[in-house]
Amino acid sequence: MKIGVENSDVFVTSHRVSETNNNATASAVHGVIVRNAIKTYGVGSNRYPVLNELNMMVKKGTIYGLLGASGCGKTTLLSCLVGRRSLNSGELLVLGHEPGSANSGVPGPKVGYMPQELALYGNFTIKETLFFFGGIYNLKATFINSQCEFLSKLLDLPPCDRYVKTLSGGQQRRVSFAVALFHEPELLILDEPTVGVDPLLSHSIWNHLVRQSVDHGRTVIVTTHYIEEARQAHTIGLMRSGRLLVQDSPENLLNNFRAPSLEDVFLKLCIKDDAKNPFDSEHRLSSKNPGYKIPRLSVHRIGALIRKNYVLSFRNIGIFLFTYFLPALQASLFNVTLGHEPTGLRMAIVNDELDISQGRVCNYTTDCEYSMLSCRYLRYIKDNIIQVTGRKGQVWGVVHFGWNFSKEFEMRESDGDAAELANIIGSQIGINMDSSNQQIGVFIEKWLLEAFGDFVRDFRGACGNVPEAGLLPVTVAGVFITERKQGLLDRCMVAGVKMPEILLSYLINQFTVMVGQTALVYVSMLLVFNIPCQGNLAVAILITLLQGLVGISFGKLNLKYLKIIIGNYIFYIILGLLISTGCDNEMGALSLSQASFLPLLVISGICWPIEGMPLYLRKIAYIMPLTYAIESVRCIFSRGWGIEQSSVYAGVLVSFAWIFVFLALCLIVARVRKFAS
Ligand SMILES: Nc1ncnc2c1ncn2[C@@H]1O[C@H](COP(=O)(O)OP(=O)(O)OP(=O)(O)O)[C@@H](O)[C@H]1O
Repeated sequence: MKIGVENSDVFVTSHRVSETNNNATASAVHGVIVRNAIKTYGVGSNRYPVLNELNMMVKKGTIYGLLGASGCGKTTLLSCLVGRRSLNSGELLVLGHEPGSANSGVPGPKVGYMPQELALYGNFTIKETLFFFGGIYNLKATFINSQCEFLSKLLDLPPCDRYVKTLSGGQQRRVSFAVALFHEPELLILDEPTVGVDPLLSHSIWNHLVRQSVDHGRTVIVTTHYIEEARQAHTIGLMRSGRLLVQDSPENLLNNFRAPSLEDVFLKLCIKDDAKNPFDSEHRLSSKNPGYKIPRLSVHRIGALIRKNYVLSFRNIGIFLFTYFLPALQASLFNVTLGHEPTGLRMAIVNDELDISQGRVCNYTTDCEYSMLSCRYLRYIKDNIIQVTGRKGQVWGVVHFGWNFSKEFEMRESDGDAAELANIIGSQIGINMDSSNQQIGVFIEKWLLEAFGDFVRDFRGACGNVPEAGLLPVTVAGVFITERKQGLLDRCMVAGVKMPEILLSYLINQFTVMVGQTALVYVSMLLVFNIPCQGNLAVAILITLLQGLVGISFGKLNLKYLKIIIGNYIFYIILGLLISTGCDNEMGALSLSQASFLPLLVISGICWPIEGMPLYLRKIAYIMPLTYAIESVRCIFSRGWGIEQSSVYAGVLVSFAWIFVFLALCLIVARVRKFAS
C-alpha cells in the first residue's frame, strides 16, 4: 500500500509511520525512527537541503539496507543518527533516545560505526587499534584479546601485530569493520563497508551481518551502492535527493513493482519521481539548535586518548626527540647568538703623533708625562676592537689623533677655561663612524668612551690628581633587551569521546613532554650558561610551565652582565589546539600556527622594548599572553623579586587567564563547526 507523507512519496508496506504513534511503543519495536528530517548545509544564499523531510523506520534486530546514488545524503543521514551532526528540524530517535542525550549511549558504546573513510591510526598495530577503542569503551583486556582472536578468524585478518598502514586496502577495511563491531553494540551503522572489497569478502561481511541480526538481535543499518547485494537485508530504503522513495522488504519490492531486480525497482521509482515536483523545500526549513549540553568527562576515555597520544608520539621517535630537545636547543642557540658583545670589529687608527723617523713606534710611559698620550689611550680600548693602522681594509670607523695631541692635551689641562679653541680642537680625538649598523656603532662609541674614562683615571692618578675629576659627567646603566597542530576524530566521537576529553588528553600529553623540555631549558640556562637566578626559581618555573601550554617562545633578558633565555610552551600548545580545532587539515593548522607565532613574538616586546612601539600598539602588547609572563621571569631572575610583587604575580594570573580563554575558545570553535557543517 502507498502512503503519501506530505510532499514526499513514501511506499510503506511493513512499517507505517503514524504521527499518532506513541514514541515509547514505537521505540520498543524500532531501533531507529526518523520523522520529517530536514538537514541543510551551507549558510545564507549558499544554503542547500540534503535531507528533505525524510521518514525512516528501522525495526530492531533487522538489517536495513540504505541504497541511493552518490550524494543523495546517505552519509549525512548516518552522521545524524550517530550524533555527529544535528538536524535542522525533524525528529530522530535512536534506540529510544535522541542521539547525544543523557544515557542514550549514542554516541557511545551502544553504537558501532564504520565510516566511509578508513578512520584508523596507521601507526597502530591491529591489536593496539582494538585496545585503543577498547579503552574508550572501558572493556577488559581479556575481552579485547578474545574478540581480537575471534574477529581475526572471522574476518581473516592479518596477524594482530601488523601495523595498519602496512595492510592492503581490503585488509584495512576489515580491521575498520572489526572496530565497529568488536564491542558488540546494539546498533551497527556501516557506511559502505563493501566498497572496494572483493566479492568473496563482501559475501562474508553480509553473512556476518545476517548472523549479527538473526542470532544476536542487533540492528544494522548499512549503505551501499551495490543494490543487488542488499537483497540479504530485511528492509531496503531507496533514497533519492534527500528523501526515501520507498522502504520495504526486497521480496515485496520485487513483487509490488513486478521487476526482476532491485535495480529495476529503483529505476522505475526514479522515473516516477522525476515526473513529480522538483526538489525544493527550502522555504519550509526551520532552524533548530538543540543547544549545548555540557558533557561528562570520563576517566577511561581520557586514559585511552592519553595512551594513544603517547604511542603515536613514540612511533615518530625522531620527531618526538626533535620537539623534546628543541626548546633547549633553541634556548642555547639564542644564548650563543644573541646578546653577546660583538668582537673582531676593525677600527682604523690614524695617529699623526707617531714619528716617521722612529718607525712610527707607539711607545708610552706610565708616569705623569705628557708624551704619546694617544698610545696611552689606545691601550685602554677593549680587545673587541681590532686596531689597524692607516685607512686600509674594511673598518667600522677611523680614530684620529693630531700630530701634537699630547702637548695640546697638556695645554688644555693647564689652561682650563682659558684654553684656546685651536688648542681644544688639537686635543680632541677624532672619531668617524660607519653608521650602517646602528648596534655596532653604539657598541664602538660606548667602548671608546669607556677607554677614555680609564685613560683619564690612570693618567690623573699618576699625576697625583683626583682621578674621577677628569671623567665625563655621564654614566650608562644596564641596557634591558627582552627577547620568546579528521574521520578518526569522528570515529572516536561516535565511540563516545567528548571534545573536552580530547583537549584534556592532548594537554596532559603535551604537559608531561613540556615538563621535560622545561627541565632541559633550565638545566642548560643555569648550569651550562651559568645564568644566575636572583629570585625564587620555583615561581619562574611555574610561569614557564603555565606559558608553555602552547609552544615555544623565548625570552631573552639581558641585564648588564647576564642573559636569560626561557622556553615557553603551554600557551602555544593551547593556541595550537585552538588553531587545529578551527582547521580542516594539518597543513592549514601548521601554517596558521607559524603565521601567528612571529606577530605574537614581535608584539610581546620580545624583540624590541614595548616602550619603543606606538602608543596604540602598546595597549595591545600589554594584553598579549607573553608580555607580562616574560616581565615576571625577568624580574625574578635579575631583580630577585618574589611572588608578592605585582610584576611577578601578574605573569602568573595572565598566564592562567589566557589558558582558560583559549580552552573555552577551542570548545566554542568545535561547537560552531559542528553546527555549521
Ligand atoms: N560537510 C559538508 N558541507 C557541505 N556539503 C556537504 C557536506 N557533507 C556532504 N555535503 C554535500 O551533501 C550532499 C550529500 O552528501 P552525502 O555525503 O550525505 O551523500 P552520500 O549519499 O553519502 O554520497 P556517497 O554515496 O557518495 O558517499 C552532497 O551534495 C555533498 O556534497
